[in-house]
Amino acid sequence: MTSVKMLWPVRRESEDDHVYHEVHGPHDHLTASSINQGYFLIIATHSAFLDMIQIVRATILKSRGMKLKVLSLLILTGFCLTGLLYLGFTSGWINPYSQAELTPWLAPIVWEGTFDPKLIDSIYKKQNITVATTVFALGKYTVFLKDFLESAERYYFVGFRVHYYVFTDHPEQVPVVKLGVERKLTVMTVKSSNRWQEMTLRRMERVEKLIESRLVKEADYVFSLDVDTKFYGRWGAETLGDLIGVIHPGYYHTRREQFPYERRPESQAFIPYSEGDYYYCGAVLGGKVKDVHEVAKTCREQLDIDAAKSIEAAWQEESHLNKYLLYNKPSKLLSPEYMWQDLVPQANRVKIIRFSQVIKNYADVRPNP
Ligand SMILES: CC(=O)N[C@H]1[C@@H](OP(=O)(O)OP(=O)(O)OC[C@H]2O[C@@H](n3ccc(=O)[nH]c3=O)[C@H](O)[C@@H]2O)O[C@H](CO)[C@H](O)[C@@H]1O
Ligand SMILES: [Mn+2]
Repeated sequence: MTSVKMLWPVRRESEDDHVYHEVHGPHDHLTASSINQGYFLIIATHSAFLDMIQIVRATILKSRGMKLKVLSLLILTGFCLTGLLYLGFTSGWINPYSQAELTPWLAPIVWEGTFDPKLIDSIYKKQNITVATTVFALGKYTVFLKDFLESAERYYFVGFRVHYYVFTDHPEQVPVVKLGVERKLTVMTVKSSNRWQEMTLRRMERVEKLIESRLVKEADYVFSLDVDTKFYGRWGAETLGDLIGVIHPGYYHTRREQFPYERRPESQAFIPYSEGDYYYCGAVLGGKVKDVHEVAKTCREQLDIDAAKSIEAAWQEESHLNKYLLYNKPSKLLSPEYMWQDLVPQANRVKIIRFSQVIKNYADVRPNP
């Protein structure tokens, strides 16, 4: 199925939007800041509208010709439409989306300013944890490894015990990167595939098996991350929790009906238009080893059922992950600060970009369209 993810308009948001600590979801409730903004805009538009009517009435009364009346009406319609468009883009009341720092099931959504980095690191340091990190670089994707690893050494769980597991079909192409103390890297040689879709969705199965064979003994938390990425800012212990979901940067202010979920009931990843909390990105899968195992195993099983029916969900394992997280709510969400896209300008709400998808030429790096 060909499905196109949209690029999103960069919204202007008032600074006041950030001071509210809200307990609302993006769909079921109005938020305090958006209601204020909505009232203000309605009053402003209403008075501008009344003024316009007066001006146009005066013009119509003065003019004798039919043409001028039509022209005046057209101008009036134009103003109204522009006003509505403006409202649509700026008002959270008409275009509701979440600025929330809590989900409707009271899981925190991590944004800059919601945590104390030193304090949160010190709490987890005491627990002497190991963070396993899987990353897949098959085919030509090995080109992304150097930047990924070097930037991770600079920003990712600095001061913690991190064990990278690099899955690749080209072990000789894994770059030598100087790792910090207590950090190590294991290369896992795997067979390639001739379809990129297969490479991305097979990650679920490989993570499932790695957890069973090693991580249950070797780690406390695990993150599986896309390799065509780079860290630009801190990613630390604030991201730890039982089950983590990252809000996709393209859909954090989108209505659920517009999420690119799998919509065909034949697929195990099917989600009806009336359901959905957030659109989570497939580039990050994380949490406690046991919880991530459950996600990976379930998604692998669902992917297998689909494959037996020759159906592939719109966004492969990302669609299955979204289905899983809808019915097994994550205990913590990471804001789009934790998964941005270099291609897209920084939005006002996003104070810091910590991790981002680099720009790639799909035709150059993927084995098939
Ligand atoms: C930001 C984000 O949420 N990205 C997701 C999105 O598109 P993306 O465009 O980010 O997908 P992608 O091409 O980066 O593929 C996902 C990952 O699979 C691996 N890979 C892929 C192809 C290949 O030839 N070799 C290889 O190693 C690699 O680790 C890569 O990072 O949708 C994909 C599924 O359709 C995945 O869910 C991605 O995580
Ligand atoms: Mn990617």
